[in-house]
Amino acid sequence: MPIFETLDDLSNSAADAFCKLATETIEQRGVFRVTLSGGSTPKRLYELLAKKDLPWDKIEFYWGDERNVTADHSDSNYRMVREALLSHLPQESLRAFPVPVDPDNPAASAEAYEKTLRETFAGQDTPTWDLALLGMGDDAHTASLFPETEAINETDRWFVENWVAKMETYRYTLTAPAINSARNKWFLIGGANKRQALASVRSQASDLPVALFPSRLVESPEWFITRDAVFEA
Ligand SMILES: O=C1O[C@H](COP(=O)(O)O)[C@@H](O)[C@H](O)[C@H]1O
Repeated sequence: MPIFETLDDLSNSAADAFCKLATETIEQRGVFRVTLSGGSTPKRLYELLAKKDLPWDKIEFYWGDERNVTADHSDSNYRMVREALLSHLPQESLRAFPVPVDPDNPAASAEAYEKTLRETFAGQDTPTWDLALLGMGDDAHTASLFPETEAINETDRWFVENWVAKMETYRYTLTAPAINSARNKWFLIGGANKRQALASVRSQASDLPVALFPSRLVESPEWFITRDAVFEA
C-alpha cells in the first residue's frame, strides 16, 4: 500500500500510473474505459491528467457516482471533472458519458445511465472497466454506496439511485458488482478526516458501523493514501 507525504505526491503517482495503464490497455484493446470518482480528493489527479499527452479519442470517461443536481451545480461530480480535466482536452475527440441527472426524477435518471452502460458493455454480465477510480468518505462510503443504504445490497442492477437518509437526498451510484468487475480498482484517500474510517477498513476488527466498508464491497483494491490519513501528525 503506497503511502504519500502529500496529496500532490499521491496525485502525481496516480497520474503516472493512469498514463501507463491507459497506454498499455489501448495498445492491447484499442480503448480505455474508466469510471471516475468525484468529491475533492481526485481533483488534483484530473488537473495533472489534463496536461498529459494521451490518445484522448480512445479514452472513455464514465461516472461511478453522481449527486442529484444538474451539471452546472457546484456539487456536480461531472462539473468538477469538466473543470479540472475535460475542458482542457481536445473537444472534438472527447468521449465522456456523464450521468443525465434530472433531479425531479432520480429513478429515470439512473435507468437512463444503466441503459448507456448496458449498451457500452453489450452482451456482458457486468461492466469490465479497465479502471474504476474510487474514493472514500469519512463515513467510509465509496462511490455513493453509503453505509446502511439500499444500494449496497443491490446485485442485479449496475447503476441505481440511492436514498441517503442522513443527507436527505438521492445519490446515483454504481453497485458493488459493477465496481468489482473492473480490471483495476484504485482507491485515492487523503486527509486526516479519513483516518478513523481507513483504520477501521484496514483492521477489519472494529465495531464501528463503517467496519469492513468498503472492503466488504470492493474486491482486490489498490490503495493510494496520504500519510495523514494513516498517522497522526
Ligand atoms: O461524495 C463523494 O464522496 C467521496 C469522497 O469524497 P472526498 O471529497 O472525501 O474526496 C467520493 O469518492 C465520491 O465520488 C463523492 O461523490
